[in-house]
Amino acid sequence: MTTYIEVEHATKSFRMQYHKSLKQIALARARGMKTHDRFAAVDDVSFTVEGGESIGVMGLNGSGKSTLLKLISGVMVPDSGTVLTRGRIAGLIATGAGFQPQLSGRDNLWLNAAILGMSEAETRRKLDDIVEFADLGKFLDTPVTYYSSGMRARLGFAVAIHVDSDIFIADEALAVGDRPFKRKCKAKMRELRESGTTIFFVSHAAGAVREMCDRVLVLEKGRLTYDGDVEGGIKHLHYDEGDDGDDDELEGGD
Ligand SMILES: Nc1ncnc2c1ncn2[C@@H]1O[C@H](COP(=O)(O)OP(=O)(O)OP(=O)(O)O)[C@@H](O)[C@H]1O
Repeated sequence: MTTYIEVEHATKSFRMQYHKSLKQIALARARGMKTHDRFAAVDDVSFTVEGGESIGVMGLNGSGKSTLLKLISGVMVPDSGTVLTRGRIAGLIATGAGFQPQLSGRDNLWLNAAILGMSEAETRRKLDDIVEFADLGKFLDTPVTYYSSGMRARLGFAVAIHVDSDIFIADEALAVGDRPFKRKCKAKMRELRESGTTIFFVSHAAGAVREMCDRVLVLEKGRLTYDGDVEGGIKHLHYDEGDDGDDDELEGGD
């Protein structure tokens, strides 16, 4: 087995500003109050991932999942510790990240493909498949600024999933897609998994994680509190208790 991701004691902190205006800051300082704080969104996290593993990243809102994926994809660098990856990484972290709102969907498709490392020839070869997958109809030639969040996710995901990557990252983007689109994404991600691509999948949906993943990482307030099999991870989060039936991410009737 080859190690594809090695995260060692990675920490990423952000500054939390309590006041907006200079006046408020000056007043707070005069009163001896704190004007800002730092907190670790990812706190001393370590794990390794072998090629072909499919990892579900779970945790409550704000627990650091997206930040961790940004460290893995290289969008952010850790303040301390190391994050090493092997091969090409593709995926969608924030819906429509990297889109130029004034450009059409088609132009953004080319731009996004280039950002993800696809050559012009590769993009040309895959263009029809990407367009078909996004299924935006005439909106493909409309500026992205008029797109709904679901439409942005469709375009971004369509490009990302067609990159020949070693590591594929899927964050919340899938949560905004409609049911037929999620079904299509699920099938495509299954194909990637079968072809040996390492997958990182952020989800709050226990059912989807059960279906797509063979290992779960749980983050709590930035710390990795669980790393193991899927059932154990879901139990750790108590996500199965008091289920309100809203667990259909990527699932449904196919
Ligand atoms: N660029 C940033 N600047 C300041 N704080 C940030 C930044 N990015 C994230 N945070 C903060 O870091 C914490 C972790 O955020 P993150 O988006 O990683 O959580 P998450 O687990 O993905 O949450 P969710 O499930 O809601 O998507 C949050 O408190 C968030 O407000």
